[in-house]
Amino acid sequence: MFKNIATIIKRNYACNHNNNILNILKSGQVGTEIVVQGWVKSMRNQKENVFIDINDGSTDKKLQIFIPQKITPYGVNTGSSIRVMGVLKHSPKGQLELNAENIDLIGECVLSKGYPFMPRKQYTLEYIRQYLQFRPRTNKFSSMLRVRSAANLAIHNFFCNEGFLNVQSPILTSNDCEGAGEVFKVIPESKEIIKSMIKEGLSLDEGFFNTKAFLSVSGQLHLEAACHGLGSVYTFGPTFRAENSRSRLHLSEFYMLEAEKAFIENIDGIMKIIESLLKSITQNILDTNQADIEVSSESPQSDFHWLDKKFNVLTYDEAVKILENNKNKYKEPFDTNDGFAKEHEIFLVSHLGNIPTFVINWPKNMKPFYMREFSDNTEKVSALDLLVPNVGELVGGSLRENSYEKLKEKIPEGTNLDWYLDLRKFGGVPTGGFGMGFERYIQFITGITNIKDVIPFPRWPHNCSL
Ligand SMILES: NC(=O)C[C@H](N)C(=O)O
Repeated sequence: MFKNIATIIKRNYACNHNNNILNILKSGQVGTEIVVQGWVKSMRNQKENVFIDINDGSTDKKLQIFIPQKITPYGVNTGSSIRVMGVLKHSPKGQLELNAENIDLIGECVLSKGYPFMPRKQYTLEYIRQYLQFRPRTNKFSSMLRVRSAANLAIHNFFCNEGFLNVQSPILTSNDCEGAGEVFKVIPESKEIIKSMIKEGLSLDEGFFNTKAFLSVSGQLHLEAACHGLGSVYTFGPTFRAENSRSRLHLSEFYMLEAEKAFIENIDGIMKIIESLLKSITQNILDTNQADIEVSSESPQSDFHWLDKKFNVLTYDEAVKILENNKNKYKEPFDTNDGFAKEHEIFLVSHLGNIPTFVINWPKNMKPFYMREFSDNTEKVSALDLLVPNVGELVGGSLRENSYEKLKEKIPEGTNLDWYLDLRKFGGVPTGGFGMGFERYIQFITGITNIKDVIPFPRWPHNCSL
């Protein structure tokens, strides 16, 4: 009988960290001696033997372990962590099974001490959200995390294949890119530093960096600087918005994928990149993680019929007409001065066959200062929103204002963006780009309703303790 890992290694078990359950099930090498480590998902005790389902996070699948009752250590139960040594066999039903020779209990999991998940019980995402520290070990949430990880990889692969360079935009910044006043301000916390700043007569707000500093709401402006030199660039990282919203689609900290391309004269070029990005990454995730999409999904079956359809394109004016002609089909009254409410966005996409829909040519007063005006209609900008089922707006983008004079006029006062204007003064080129909310994308493909359930540790008003 082997008592610990050292003995096992001596016995030449295939103790290899790549030997996770995903690889074991894929290779299916019956007769091989292996070591598996993970968490007990369920247990069935028979008179002589015990069946244990173990999962190690590498896949949604579980490996069944078969072990005689008399060598199962006391304390192994649902939720506990174990190390198992044994030989891979086919069960009488033909499924791969590990015939265990030894189990080590690594960490016990005593329900009566307050573990919030009982064996064999299904929990709602809302219940699970109360225990963020334990969420990654639940079936639904771990599947979502694998989808998220696959999406992350697919995004980098897509941009690499398209010749885009990955550039890290700063998190600390002095600009409020969107001009919406939704920034979080950053000031030092250390009493020592504050004392020395006061001594030097510096203000707490601006003294540390000689300017106010905020957590970035968007990497776009810095990405534009990188674009004027590297051509095609993207950034993918956390962004922060101090919106007082607890909606199912807003977070205070979220991941955003942003891309910028130089020498681009036409919004069609941007739409083309977005459409092929969405189709390519979604197909990639389906190829590798379809089962995880199904496990994490809240809707009975996520619908991917849009993958082989051309995305719709409407002008803002056409979208308004559709809304005005269909007033009885949605509840929230539509007013052109307020823009589209979430319900209007979702109605528009469903009205158009639930195919992702670009809305282009927006009124200037509804969009930020950096968007390019049409030369023959200065009341409209060459902007786009991409609306998708379940989520509404998923992507926002535009051609960027490349006229130095126009941009200078439009930059809000007191923003200290001379460096951004300089991009148009010295070797400026026409550029365009877009940003996609990563969590909203995960909601779109999994059908998960609440954005707090598609990020490992969600932050929203009054919630940042874990
Ligand atoms: N990069 C982008 O176009 C995204 C845009 N700055 C936004 O945050 O909505």
